[in-house]
Amino acid sequence: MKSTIQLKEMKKNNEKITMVTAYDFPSAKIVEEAEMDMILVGDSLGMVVLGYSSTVEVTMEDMIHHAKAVTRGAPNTFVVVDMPFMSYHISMEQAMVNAQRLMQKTNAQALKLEGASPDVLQLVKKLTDAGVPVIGHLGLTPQSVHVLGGYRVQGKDKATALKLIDDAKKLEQNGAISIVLECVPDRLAKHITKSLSIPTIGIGAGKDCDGQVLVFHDLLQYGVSYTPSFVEKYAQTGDLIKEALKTYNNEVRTQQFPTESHTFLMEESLAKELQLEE
Ligand SMILES: Nc1nc(=O)c2c([nH]1)NC[C@@H]1CN(c3ccc(C(=O)N[C@@H](CCC(=O)O)C(=O)O)cc3)CN21
Ligand SMILES: CC(C)C(=O)C(=O)O
Ligand SMILES: [Mg+2]
Repeated sequence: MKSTIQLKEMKKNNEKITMVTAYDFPSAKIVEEAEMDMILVGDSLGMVVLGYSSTVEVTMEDMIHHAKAVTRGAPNTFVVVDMPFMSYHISMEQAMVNAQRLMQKTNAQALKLEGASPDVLQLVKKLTDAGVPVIGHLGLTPQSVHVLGGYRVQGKDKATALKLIDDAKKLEQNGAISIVLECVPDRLAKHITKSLSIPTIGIGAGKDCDGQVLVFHDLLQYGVSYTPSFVEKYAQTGDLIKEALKTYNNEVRTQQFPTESHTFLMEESLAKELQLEE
């Protein structure tokens, strides 16, 4: 399993860090077998596997339930769990208790928080002091969708670009081990990446971030209805699954399935004794 120190080493050595989301046991198992560096149990699970309309609906219970399955499926991969909407904003005490619950119940290696408000920065420091590795998340922060007014590229004007640069520095200063940069122009992401000693992980943030993250179901085209433009579609698994299900459906209806190889037989003598039909 990668360690926090190794991730920083990878940045120094110009080795790209690979990350993908996973939300359950089988996907985590496959991600580990594919030798990805990190897994994110993203709160995107609310939209991707629970059918919520945004990540605002995701609860602590949702995150714990799914993260537990993921760490069981990928016991040797660095797993990061998103703290869900408002679970770290009501009070410092509640934020710490929620972080404790996520770490102790899920066996994850790190937590990810959106934004860099004074409260979040203070929390990053407190968690770091408590031994919890924290990953920041800047740019498009989906938990603030109702403030941002939609899922849009961030840092496109002078003021917001400068704020992003400053927020990234502050997260590093408060102990963040890495920062996810979501939907920011590539030159801004490159500048931030060069100005930090901790690795940046980009999603829609260009090629110059220290690593890349994508949503599992997006890159595999598995049950998603809309795909952001920054996604590369590496496979059409939804189509593959649908074809297989259609074949199964048809074979049951036409009595081609099950065959003898899918069937358990009884001793002929016992069948006769019980007078069972052929
Ligand atoms: N399936 C999935 N993939 C994700 O990456 C993802 C989620 N769900 N849910 C939570 C957030 C929401 N995300 C999103 C959603 C939409 C866009 C999007 O439509 N982006 C436009 C850019 C629009 C602009 O020009 O400002 C695009 O064209 O990609 C981006 C990120 C990222 N996260
Ligand atoms: C898109 C990534 C960075 C995320 O936060 C999530 O999947 O929830
Ligand atoms: Mg998230």
